[in-house]
Amino acid sequence: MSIGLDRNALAQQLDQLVDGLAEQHFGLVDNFFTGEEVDTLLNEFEAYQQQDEFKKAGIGQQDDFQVNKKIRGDHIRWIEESDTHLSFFAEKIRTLIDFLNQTCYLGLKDFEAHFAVYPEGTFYKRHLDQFHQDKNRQITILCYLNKEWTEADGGQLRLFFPEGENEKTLDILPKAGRLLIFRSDKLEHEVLLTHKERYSIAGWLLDKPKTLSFLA
Ligand SMILES: O=C(O)CCC(=O)C(=O)O
Ligand SMILES: [Fe+2]
Repeated sequence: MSIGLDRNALAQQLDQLVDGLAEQHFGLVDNFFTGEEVDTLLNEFEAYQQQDEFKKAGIGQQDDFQVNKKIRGDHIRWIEESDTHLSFFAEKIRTLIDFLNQTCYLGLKDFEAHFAVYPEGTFYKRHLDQFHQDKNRQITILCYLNKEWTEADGGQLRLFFPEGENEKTLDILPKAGRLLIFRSDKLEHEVLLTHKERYSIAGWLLDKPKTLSFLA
């Protein structure tokens, strides 16, 4: 019974995400991850931090890769198939992939994702997520894990929308359980200066399986 109800709630959230993507270039739902799931993700986060598994995030790929704290200040830890505690996360993201493929004919094959922590006083300057040479990243997904986050804490995700000669912006708080999706090749965004340690999972839905990304 409760699984039936959960499925129904998930179906509604998936509809809401796709409607948003179609109508306003991004989809947002709250409570995509339950309080319990957020706690599990935060526990894993803490365990990886204790094991010193986080690395300073860089920009660019392979030969182009560089760490530049004037551009981004987060530390990341990639999620791997062997992270069995996180199989519920992978399962939900695969449900999202199947739904996007059925409703938007996207032909998504896989995803990659990493935990990210932005220490107090860090940010990520305006950028697009798709690389120039590699179009594998199609859809960006952001899962936020911060309980009791307010405007005063900063760290909003700012989205930029072109409007003729001008542009419009929208700021989104990184609240626990919230999921945001948008086109990785289209929507420029930045993480504003955070005044508190900020936790999230950033991921990308891919055009080709990860293992075939050398074909790009
Ligand atoms: O955490 C966020 O809100 C956005 C992170 C981001 O833009 C990225 O990792 O590419
Ligand atoms: Fe990004």
